[in-house]
Amino acid sequence: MAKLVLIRHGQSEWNALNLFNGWVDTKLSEQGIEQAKHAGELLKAEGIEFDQAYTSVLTRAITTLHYALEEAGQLYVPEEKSWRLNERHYGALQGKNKAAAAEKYGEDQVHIWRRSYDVLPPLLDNYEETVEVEGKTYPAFDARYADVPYGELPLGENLKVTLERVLPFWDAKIKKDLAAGKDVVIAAHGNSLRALVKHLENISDDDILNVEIANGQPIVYDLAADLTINLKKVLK
Ligand SMILES: O=C(O)[C@@H](CO)OP(=O)(O)O
Repeated sequence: MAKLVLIRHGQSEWNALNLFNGWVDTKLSEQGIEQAKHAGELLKAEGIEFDQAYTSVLTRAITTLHYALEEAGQLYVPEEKSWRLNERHYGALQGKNKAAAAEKYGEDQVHIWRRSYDVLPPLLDNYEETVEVEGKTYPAFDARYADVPYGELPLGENLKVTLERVLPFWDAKIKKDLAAGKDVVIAAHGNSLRALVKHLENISDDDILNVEIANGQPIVYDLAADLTINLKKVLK
């Protein structure tokens, strides 16, 4: 029986400011660092010893993984990063304030953009667009995406498109590890993890609207040999 642990990164600086993050490479806030360390303490208390770790290519998920593994005494665990585990790309909403967007477009519209399965956010016009926040410029795409075939990079994603780009990595890597009995941790993002949870738990397109994943609270699945879920618990 393999264990799969999903950890959403700790609070980011832009989560604290209530800004859409998406693929913008924001850092953990002080609170986010504490949440990541606490996640590691919880995993240590749970006694899980990981064989493999996966994370995205975004700093807030990578640092969450490292703080958590260090706290759990398992910083040695092999890790692999993939853009396929990135947060969903929030298109032209990236860097915008969520409350200001709700005032401008209406609460309902913003909720649909944030939580619906198949409604796309407003898209970026091109791959060169940058995001400006408080005098700082964030590139939309940089060298870390150099190996991704040009057409595969998104200009904005809904949860459906996010799931479609997570699944090839899940099938090729993570699922194989689990099937071989390895215990796996994935440190990723609110929406890339919602996509994965939808797939794993077979949640309907409508019901996924109400699924929220908290910062830094590990979700632990005990999986059967056929990867069906025997037990799920959220550590707090
Ligand atoms: O800003 C984001 O990228 C995500 C997660 O932090 O926001 P939301 O919860 O609105 O999907």
